[in-house]
Amino acid sequence: MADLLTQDEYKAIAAQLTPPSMSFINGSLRPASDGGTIAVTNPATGEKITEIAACTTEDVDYAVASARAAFESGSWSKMHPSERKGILIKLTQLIEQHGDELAVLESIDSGKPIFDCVTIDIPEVVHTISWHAELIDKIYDQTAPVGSGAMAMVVREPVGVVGAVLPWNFPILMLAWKMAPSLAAGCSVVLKPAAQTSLTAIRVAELAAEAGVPAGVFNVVTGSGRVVGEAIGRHMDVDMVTFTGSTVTGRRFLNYSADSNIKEVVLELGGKNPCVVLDDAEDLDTVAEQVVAAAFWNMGENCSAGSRLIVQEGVKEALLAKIVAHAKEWKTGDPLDPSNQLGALVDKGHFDKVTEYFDIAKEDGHRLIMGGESVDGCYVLPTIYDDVKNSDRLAQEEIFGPVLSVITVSSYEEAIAVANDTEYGLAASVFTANARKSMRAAQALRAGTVTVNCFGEGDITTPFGGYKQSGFGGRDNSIHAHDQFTQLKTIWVDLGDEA
Ligand SMILES: NC(=O)C1=CN([C@@H]2O[C@H](COP(=O)(O)OP(=O)(O)OC[C@H]3O[C@@H](n4cnc5c(N)ncnc54)[C@H](O)[C@@H]3O)[C@@H](O)[C@H]2O)C=CC1
Ligand code: BAL
Repeated sequence: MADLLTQDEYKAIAAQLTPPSMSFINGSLRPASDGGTIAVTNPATGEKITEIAACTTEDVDYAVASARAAFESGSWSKMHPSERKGILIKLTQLIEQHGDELAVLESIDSGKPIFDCVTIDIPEVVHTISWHAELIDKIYDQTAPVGSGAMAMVVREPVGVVGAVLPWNFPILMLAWKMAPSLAAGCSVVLKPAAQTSLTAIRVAELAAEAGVPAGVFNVVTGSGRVVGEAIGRHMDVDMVTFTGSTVTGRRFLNYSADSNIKEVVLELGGKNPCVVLDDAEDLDTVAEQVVAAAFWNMGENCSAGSRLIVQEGVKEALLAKIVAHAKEWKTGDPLDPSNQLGALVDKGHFDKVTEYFDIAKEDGHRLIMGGESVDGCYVLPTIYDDVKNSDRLAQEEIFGPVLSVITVSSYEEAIAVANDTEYGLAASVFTANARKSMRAAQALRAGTVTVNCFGEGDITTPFGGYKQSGFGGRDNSIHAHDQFTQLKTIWVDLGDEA
């Protein structure tokens, strides 16, 4: 695990930072074409950190033209694989060297706890980029079985110019999930971070240039979704969009594509993920620990958060007591204090949305077991409601905050039916000591990732993405992520008659 500094040391780093403010296009920092800016605020303190460029459609046009020119020039797309790999490995070294700076920047920008930024996000970014970099010179193309009169090669080519549109909940990690495989595949990228959390993306773009990524290959265009996101989605010269965020906005990208150049669209969207705990679950302490992590990690601002506990009645009371005990250990407070597990929500607007569910819960008659409180500075305490029916709003809507709904069931069959009764299908967990039942559940749960006797998202080697309205078109992570930034070409060679 990375070494942690003290709260005072992190505060000192924050005080010394010069937060980035401009977009990074064609190898240089640039203001918006019309000089527009968006204020960036630390959600924990309410203090303004900086202003970022509110880029325009002209800026997107310039970024896409730069990405296209770089792609066609072959400066990256045709670079020798070992050289491309070397540059991405150099980037990981620079990210590690600047690890504390990036972690602090991420924490003050997003409200995420520094503990997570230092021990999870930055190491995962390094691991993701190095894993995809290592893949570059280990993938082979194929030949098809077409007989001796011809040779048919099936080769993968980079898809071209990729638009990547990011959410605010894991800003630098989602950047790595999109940037690493697309650059490894040889594409050029125009990336739009969320307006709330753009700072680490700009710094990574600077570090990528320092590592040797040629100008125009990796561009960061900051600004609003309505302007920059939509311009990327509708652009006639963007070959593919990869998006993580809400289902509402994901749907827009499908429309943008249909209305423009039928660009490929890969969507990683919302979730209302079930943690199913059956009567025969073993080691309730560990189960409780996992349920708490599923619900409250990253303040519940997580597409795969286990926000519905579907528990069989025989184990419910014992489990709830342990869940409450574990949840009380999760301290909420200053994100720069490394002893806190929960920081601030990303901004006041989102804080208002999450805390509205406290009123909804009251109106719907749910029983508050713990939390239900907020604190100035966009803090929301870990909250658990019992007596929730799966048809209730708390169980159906993505709250994206630290709010766990408890739904009681009487049988395995009911548990699976309730778990699947959602428009989403991103992740699911099942806890049982019965191996056959666990595998039957894993087959029956309609979700892109099912974890057994644990909560998690897999790792870089396993694909991540959703069934139903949680996803479309592909997967993040693993070799499948690499493949989705390529397209297949058949090259058929007639070999003539045998000489
Ligand atoms: N699946 C996930 O990981 C995420 C889910 N969400 C969910 O979405 C809810 C709303 O959060 P938002 O920040 O509004 O998410 P969003 O999906 O609107 O934002 C994600 C990205 O899309 C961009 N965007 C927004 N509107 C756009 C448009 N019309 N055209 C093109 N791009 C656009 C944003 O600027 C941002 O970069 C959250 O409360 C949460 O429930 C939010 C972020 C991540
Ligand atoms: N948890 C990684 C993906 C996401 O929350 O958007």
